[in-house]
Amino acid sequence: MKTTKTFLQMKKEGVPIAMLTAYDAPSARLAERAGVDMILVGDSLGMVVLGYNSTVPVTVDDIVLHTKAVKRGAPSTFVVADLPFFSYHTSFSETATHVRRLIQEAGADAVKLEGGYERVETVRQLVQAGVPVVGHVGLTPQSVGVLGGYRVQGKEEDDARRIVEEAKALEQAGILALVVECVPQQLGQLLSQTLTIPVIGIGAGETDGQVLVYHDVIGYESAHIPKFVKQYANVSEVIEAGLQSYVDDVKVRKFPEKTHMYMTKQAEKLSLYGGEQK
Ligand SMILES: Nc1nc(=O)c2c([nH]1)NC[C@@H]1CN(c3ccc(C(=O)N[C@@H](CCC(=O)O)C(=O)O)cc3)CN21
Ligand SMILES: CC(C)C(=O)C(=O)O
Ligand SMILES: [Mg+2]
Repeated sequence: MKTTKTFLQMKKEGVPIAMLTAYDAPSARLAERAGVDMILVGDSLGMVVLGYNSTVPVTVDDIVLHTKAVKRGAPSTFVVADLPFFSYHTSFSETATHVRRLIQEAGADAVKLEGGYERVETVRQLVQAGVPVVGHVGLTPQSVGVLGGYRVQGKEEDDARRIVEEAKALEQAGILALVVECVPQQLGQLLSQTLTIPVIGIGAGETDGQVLVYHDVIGYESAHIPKFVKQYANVSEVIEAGLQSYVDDVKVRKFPEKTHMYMTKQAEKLSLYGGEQK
């Protein structure tokens, strides 16, 4: 399995890192088979799987359940679990309880948390305790209520400068990689050049790696598609056609056919069947 060391080496050699979210065993199995370097059990789970309209309602229990499923599907892939809203903000002991569940109980290889300066101390404590941590700056969806929507971040020079300084502080605190979301291409490039650790972008231009949401990549009922998404398949179309055929067949009794049925030779002897078997 690839490790923190592998990812550092990939950055050094200029080999791009392909990261993708996944939330269940079959999708994780396909991601592993496709050669995804790193799977993220993102709290985007709340939006693309659970039907919420933000990531805020997602709980540690949700991430634990789905990380377990992903690990079963992709046992040989490095799996990062998102720490959800308000699960790492109140005290280190509460944070530690949640991180322990994701790593020990669910089998995550690392955890990811959103934020800059305000998260540096937590990152340091976790790394000192032996926990691999991924950072996340730029657009941080758990703060959607404060940010007032999903907007490009770091457009102004002072914001961009702050994000670079926060990224450096997080690197100093020991993160193994940094996710940068929804920032101008120039900032993504600058961060990749400035940091020694891999910068994994989503809507951040050409960075050391890329990450996208599974459902966006395969075109599976993701309601709002941000500009940074490239849709590589249209799975909704395939599923819809399949489901429509199933319903149609049931309605005209084309399904089930003989091959889908169980027969018994004793049928005639059993009064239960009334001797009218086909
Ligand atoms: N399906 C899905 N894909 C994602 O990438 C994703 C989620 N869900 N949920 C959690 C967060 C939320 N994300 C989002 C959501 C919306 C935009 C968006 O609409 N951005 C505007 C930018 C407008 C601007 O400021 O110029 C866009 O038009 O792309 C961006 C990131 C990324 N994450
Ligand atoms: C969009 C990625 C980076 C994420 O945090 C998620 O999927 O939750
Ligand atoms: Mg997330």
